[in-house]
Amino acid sequence: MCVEMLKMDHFESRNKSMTIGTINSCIEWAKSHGSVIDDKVEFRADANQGTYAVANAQIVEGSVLVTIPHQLLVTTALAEKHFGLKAPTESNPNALLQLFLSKMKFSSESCSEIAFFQPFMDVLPLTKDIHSPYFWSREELTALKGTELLIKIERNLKKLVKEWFDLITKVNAADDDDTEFYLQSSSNPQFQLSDYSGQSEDFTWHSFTAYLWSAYIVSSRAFPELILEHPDLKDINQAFLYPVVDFFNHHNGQKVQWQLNKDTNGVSFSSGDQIERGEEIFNNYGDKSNEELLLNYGFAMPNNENDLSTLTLRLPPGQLESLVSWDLVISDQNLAENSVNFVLTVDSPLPMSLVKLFGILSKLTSENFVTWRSVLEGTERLNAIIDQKLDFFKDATKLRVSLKSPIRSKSTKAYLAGQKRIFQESSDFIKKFQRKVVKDLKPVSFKSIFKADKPFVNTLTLTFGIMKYEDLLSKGFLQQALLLWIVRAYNMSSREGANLALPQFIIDCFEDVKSNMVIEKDDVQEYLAFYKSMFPQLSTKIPEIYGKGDWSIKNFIVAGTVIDRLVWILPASQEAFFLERKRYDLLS
Ligand SMILES: C[S@@+](CC[C@H](N)C(=O)[O-])C[C@H]1O[C@@H](n2cnc3c(N)ncnc32)[C@H](O)[C@@H]1O
Repeated sequence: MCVEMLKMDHFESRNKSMTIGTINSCIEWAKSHGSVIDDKVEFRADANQGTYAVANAQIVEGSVLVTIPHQLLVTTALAEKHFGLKAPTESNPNALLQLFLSKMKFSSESCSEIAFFQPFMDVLPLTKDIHSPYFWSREELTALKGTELLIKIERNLKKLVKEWFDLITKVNAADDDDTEFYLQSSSNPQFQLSDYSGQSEDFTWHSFTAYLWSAYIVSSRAFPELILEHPDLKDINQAFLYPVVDFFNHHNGQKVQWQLNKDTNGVSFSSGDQIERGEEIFNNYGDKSNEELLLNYGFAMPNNENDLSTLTLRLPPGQLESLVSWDLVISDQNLAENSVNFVLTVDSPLPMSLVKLFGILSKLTSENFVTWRSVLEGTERLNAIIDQKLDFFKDATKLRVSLKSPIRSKSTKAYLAGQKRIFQESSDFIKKFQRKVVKDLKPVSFKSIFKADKPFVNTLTLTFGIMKYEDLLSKGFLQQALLLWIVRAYNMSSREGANLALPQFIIDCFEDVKSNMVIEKDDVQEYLAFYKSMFPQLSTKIPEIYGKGDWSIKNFIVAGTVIDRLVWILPASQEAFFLERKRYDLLS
């Protein structure tokens, strides 16, 4: 616990923006307490980029650039000592560290252990300079309307409010304003946290705004405590603040090393790549998607190779359990109450588990297992959802909302463009998948059947002016032609000596449906208009085909079910295929 409380003008600190002056003071503070910074590292600051570092001479790979002694690190152990409390283990392991940071930055009172870190506190960005959407106004947030990101922001903020209030209650810091804020935010569904956060710098250290700020500081600047090799580390997500090393910006793929030197108890930052004079020296925050970067770091990158999107599907209650019984493998972290998440990336824009899920959802009651037909039909339903997302992001990238700063606009555009790109990849991939299945399975093509069955085509030419397969499409006659041909095929198969090469599975399916189907009045009603438009005229006009065998309406109703069970139409070419009932056998 802090013993001697010092009266300090901490309001000065809270309003201090990062400038080259505060940065130099922080570096001086670090050096005067034993930090070692390579002379080739030059720290700079500007309004757009904040702090960053540039090499003023060539840096060879493996060079140690900065070493900071352990006593300058802001750790959970310090927070525990200050508050005389153990950090929570069951919830966010950084909650106490965050509250400590809020106090260090925003309290008007101080003590020696807090005052010690003041030069470091002075370089941390103020809420007005933070670009994470947690700090956007209600109007700015409309730029993210309809995205998973906005849902996440709302969900995370609610969680954070609870975490904050539990903690300030525990340390006896909550005042009436805090209680009022908590009650309002938890009871009023219209309550918008963005109305309260990020608008002014006038708040107490124990306010929610201060806590939101410190949560952001930890998410955007902290390092994993794993580096410090504590034998009793309770949670791998526990983090610490690392002055000076947190001045480096992020670059995807940059090789870096963070290491504890057990002899000196210093923690060093090394570059794993050679850096030329004048080049920026980067850190690597890990393989982060734009959603993660925007939310936790306040920026996003165009064409981020680590980008991803989440497709959340809400399912009727109970359906999730039945999916598992179809051997659908979905990891627990992607399952929520009555919904399931699928991660789409540029490299894997169409997870096979998603394809299978839609295959399960498209199964007919007569199908006892997931078939290739149900999977292909499922891809169309999936494609409709993906294309809807794609259209949404195509429109959203026009960004009609004006954001407070160019950094926010640029990052939002990068995020939205990234989402659009992933859904475009996903949509393209579905089509590729459909074509590949057709190529590999080689299903029976109705187009080929049609071309080969000249007498049948002639009857359609005579009566409907149809000469070729494409005419079926342009005249909207494909379904009728399929029905007529299936009944013809069945009639031919039951006639001795007919020489039409017929795929046996179609006939088997017809016979199966015919012998098991109970025809209802509604079925007759459905086919009556179509049937009357052709019969009995066809039988009298072309008796050699439509006068032989059974051309009753019942057979057309049966043929309709055969189409449901066997036919799938490739959307790109409108080519109809008969698929033999076979188990879909690609992994999950
Ligand atoms: C650990 S700090 C790095 C130093 C930072 N520039 C500063 O002013 O304190 C992380 C923050 O730097 C900024 N940043 C880091 N890498 C970036 C990048 N590649 N592009 C844009 N901003 C970046 C973001 O604001 C991020 O939250």
